[in-house]
Amino acid sequence: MTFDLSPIDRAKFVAARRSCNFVENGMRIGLGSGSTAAWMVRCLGERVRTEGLDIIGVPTSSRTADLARQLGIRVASLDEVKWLDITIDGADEFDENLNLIKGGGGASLQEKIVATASDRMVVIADVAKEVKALGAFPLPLETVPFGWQTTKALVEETLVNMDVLGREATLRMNDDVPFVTDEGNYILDLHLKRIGNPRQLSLVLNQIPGIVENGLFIDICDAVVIGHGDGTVEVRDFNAGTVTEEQIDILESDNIFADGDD
Ligand SMILES: O=C(CO)[C@H](O)[C@H](O)COP(=O)(O)O
Repeated sequence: MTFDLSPIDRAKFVAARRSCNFVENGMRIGLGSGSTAAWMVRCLGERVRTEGLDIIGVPTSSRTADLARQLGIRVASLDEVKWLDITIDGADEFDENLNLIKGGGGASLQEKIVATASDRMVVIADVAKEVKALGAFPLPLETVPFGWQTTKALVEETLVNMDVLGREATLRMNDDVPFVTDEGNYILDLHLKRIGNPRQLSLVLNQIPGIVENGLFIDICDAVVIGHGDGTVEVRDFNAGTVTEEQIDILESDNIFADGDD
């Protein structure tokens, strides 16, 4: 079987593979969710298996927890570990200040808690996720099911006074029933088109009763690994103040990943 990736999957894979260079023996690592993060978990699992890399992973979703366990990565809860060296996760959008929209996979609440409890957050993303202004991707709001329609109306009313281009909130569905998060909540997706002031919006949304958390990550991420379809990556490290470009080779031995899907 060959490891034949589409350009977008290759971009995700090389970003994920490169991000594993941030991981050292003995680290406690927040394991993100989504397809790019799943590649990262697979690459870490491979290092655990072949190098004996000694790490503890704190997963940000039940799906990531299942994958990490299957791959032999030692898994713990955030309460067991309390603080993490690093979190590596995907994103739906990122801007030049490394502010993010996350939650396309419905896991942004756990992702935000875990990333905030980490010395560093590294985002891994294909180049299409970079935007001038956040907001084309619908902003997820984790919402308590009780009274959600009233909460939705309040959110839409609040958006009238915000610097955004769209104001519609839609309940995320899973076939014919509401999508339910790992925390038992619903998700309202906000179709804002463009967010003028992400920091202010985040603060205002979190004031509305019934909103548990929103998918804006402000001042949380400090490095991004951007993957391209030709196998190159750009690493922007805000802490180190560096930007580097590298070619990541896909090896024959990477065939072990050929069955991966997420
Ligand atoms: O925030 C997330 C899940 O809640 C994901 O990280 C985000 O949706 C990106 O996913 P993918 O890597 O599959 O494009």
